[in-house]
Amino acid sequence: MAEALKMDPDEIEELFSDCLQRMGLNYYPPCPKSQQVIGLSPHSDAGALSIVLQLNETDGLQIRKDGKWIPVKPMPNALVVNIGDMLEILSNGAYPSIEHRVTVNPTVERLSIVTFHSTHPDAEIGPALSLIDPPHKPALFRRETLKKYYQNFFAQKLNGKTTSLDFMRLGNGDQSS
Ligand SMILES: O=C(O)CCC(=O)C(=O)O
Ligand SMILES: [Fe+2]
Repeated sequence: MAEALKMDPDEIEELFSDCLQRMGLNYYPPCPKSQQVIGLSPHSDAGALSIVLQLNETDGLQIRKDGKWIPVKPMPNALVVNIGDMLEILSNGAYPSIEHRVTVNPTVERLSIVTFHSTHPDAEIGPALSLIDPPHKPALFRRETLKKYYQNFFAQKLNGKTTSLDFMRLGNGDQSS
């Protein structure tokens, strides 16, 4: 991705050496009223990349594309790689994060394992400096410490693709990086 974006490789190396990795185990019990509940509310992940293993091959994960929810069919031994908000910010919008949700099944349980990959703990989050060249290529997001970025994320309810990005987005006329 860094190569495709023509990013300075040192910049990405510095951000992701000794990076933070968090692992989540999700259990979605069967629910007879599956149409009336949601397993996991719509959201985009806060980290850079998430790797998902749909463990017992039960349907449920869906991504939002052009306003429609598209199922991500579990495939044996296949991993799903999701782009998170941190990569959207880092790429200054070139790689948008993916909004997703999980539905529940009326009769079958569902299990998944996710690993979330972020920058190293002392990093500052913001558009890669090698991608910013105002006024032609202005920064779309501001800079913030990883700590404050996650404090904001975990203080909010999952509510579509807004949780981390709105906190970081620069308003019109405020293009400083
Ligand atoms: O259960 C899944 O397939 C995805 C879970 C997820 O999106 C998350 O934990 O952030
Ligand atoms: Fe997620």
